[in-house]
Amino acid sequence: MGFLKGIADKLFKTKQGFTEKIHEESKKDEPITDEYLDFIEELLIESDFGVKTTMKIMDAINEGIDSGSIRTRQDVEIKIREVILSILKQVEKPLEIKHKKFVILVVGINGSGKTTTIGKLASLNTDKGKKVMLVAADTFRAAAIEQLEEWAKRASASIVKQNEGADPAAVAFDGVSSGIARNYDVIFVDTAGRLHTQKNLMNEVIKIKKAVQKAYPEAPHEVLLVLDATIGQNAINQAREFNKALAISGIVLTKMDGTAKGGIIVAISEEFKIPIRYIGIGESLDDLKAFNARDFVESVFVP
Ligand SMILES: Nc1nc2c(ncn2[C@@H]2O[C@H](COP(=O)(O)OP(=O)(O)OP(=O)(O)O)[C@@H](O)[C@H]2O)c(=O)[nH]1
Repeated sequence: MGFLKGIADKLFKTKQGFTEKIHEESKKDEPITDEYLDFIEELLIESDFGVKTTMKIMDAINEGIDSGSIRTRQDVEIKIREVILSILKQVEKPLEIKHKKFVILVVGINGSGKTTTIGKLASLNTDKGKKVMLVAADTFRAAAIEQLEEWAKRASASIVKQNEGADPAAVAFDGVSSGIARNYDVIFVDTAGRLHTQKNLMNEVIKIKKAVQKAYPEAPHEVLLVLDATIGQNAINQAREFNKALAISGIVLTKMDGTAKGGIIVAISEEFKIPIRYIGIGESLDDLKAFNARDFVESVFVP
């Protein structure tokens, strides 16, 4: 219960902006009118569910009305919750670090939360007694390397780095080779933020992935895309382009605490069916939670 409340408190913006509004309208003892259905549809769009997922939810409501299984507004609210849970259940596949020498390549646009997420994950793993290495393949900015060093210190992890401006693919190759040779349990490769529309930078990250594969042919075991939940539908375009370039195996949706439009998680899940591994709900170490569909739904919906 405490765990759930912890998440719910952080997701209060989505609760206020979306589910509480539905609840207020749905608890009224009034019939299901076209205006009421329009209100629901608009709220779904406003909450970043996207057109496709909004239509899926509205279709399920309309089918329920036609078949007689939905008679009241409360039934509508229950149906919305059911459809959202079934979509999110499909992407609830926690990241399992099943063996040693597990290599995780972390990608995403600038400021999405890659380095913070690596820091939090490094800590989670060193806490379990695992030997963790961080590879600073974000060589664009000296500050990025320093930031990763800070996290390495905090998490008691090792770091492999070179100077600012070094070839990121070479850093990735050296770092992963060294981590494998020294038998590390988990190796995280941090990459510079890049827009999915920047062709040369997307080619560069493809090169980084190839360098990781060259260093250890079965790696990367996970290509983690870090997405900022506050940027709305643009996250869908980012996921599409990064997935095309790198075959993303897992997503971390950060800053879920900072948005009233939590529907984006449902839109991404429905569109790509890529596992959501974690959600970020704040800046501190324990603000990264393994994604659980039921916990999420129970946290944002009014009981
Ligand atoms: N509120 C909130 N802030 C977050 C979360 N995750 C990351 N941040 C903040 O987002 C900002 C950017 O995070 P970084 O980890 O530096 O992002 P990055 O993707 O490594 O950035 P670049 O190196 O510029 O590509 C920092 O201020 C983080 O503290 C989250 O879940 N919630």
